[in-house]
Amino acid sequence: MPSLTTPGFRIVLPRGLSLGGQPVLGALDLAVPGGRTTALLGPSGSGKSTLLRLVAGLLPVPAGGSVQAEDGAALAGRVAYMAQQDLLAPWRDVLGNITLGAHLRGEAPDLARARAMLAEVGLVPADQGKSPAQLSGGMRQRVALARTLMEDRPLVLMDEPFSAVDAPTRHRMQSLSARLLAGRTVLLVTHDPLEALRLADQIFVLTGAPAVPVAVPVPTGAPPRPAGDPALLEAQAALLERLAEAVA
Ligand SMILES: Nc1ncnc2c1ncn2[C@@H]1O[C@H](COP(=O)(O)OP(=O)(O)OP(=O)(O)O)[C@@H](O)[C@H]1O
Repeated sequence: MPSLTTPGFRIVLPRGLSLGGQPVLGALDLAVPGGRTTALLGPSGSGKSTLLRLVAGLLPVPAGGSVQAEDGAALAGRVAYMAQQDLLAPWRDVLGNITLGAHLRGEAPDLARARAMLAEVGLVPADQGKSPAQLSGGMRQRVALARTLMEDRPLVLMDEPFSAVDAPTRHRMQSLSARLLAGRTVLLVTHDPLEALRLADQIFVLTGAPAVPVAVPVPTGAPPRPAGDPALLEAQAALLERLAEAVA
């Protein structure tokens, strides 16, 4: 469980958001509840990563808009961001990547915690000295997840975190992250309807052009929901249809 409080946050864009002069997102007001997982789906180019980058502070909030935590405190310093590419530093070994945040801040890394995190994500001590080039895609994503958890932030943004791995590994990674991220405020971007339906407490599909988030029903039961649950498979079919309709 996170050691910090886990507020929700709200993204308000009264006039939408344009990039390079092109409207990407329409006027929206999206509430992401604290301590829960919200999944964001939508066609390629609909603005999912743009929304995450906005929350991560990597994009300026357009005039008149806001991205605010519900407790009123600044988001800066409370957000961990697991980007679409795992972005491991190729010149640092596995342990060096897990402790990259401390290194960049000029702090002494907590190596004992980093080793514990390595084990949490299912890597073995022999992996800690390997370079990213020696790892499979699944191992790289485990390292990226360990690095995200190492930061121990209450708000976690994940952009297609498990897209590079095979289906069984993805399933294991989903269960693992649901366990390790329980209680945090998670905004998860995914192209995989089943992933959203397994992991999320609420789901939005970015729909239209410029896109706006439209809520879709979520099956009952606490995440991670079993992938073979008939209700989940039925919801998956409905969500696939919604996604097809969402293409502008
Ligand atoms: N810096 C930028 N300047 C101009 N246009 C941009 C910039 N970044 C993204 N875009 C455009 O904004 C739109 C939304 O991009 P974004 O990456 O948010 O989509 P996405 O839904 O995450 O797509 P995907 O599922 O393919 O990752 C795209 O049309 C993209 O080309």
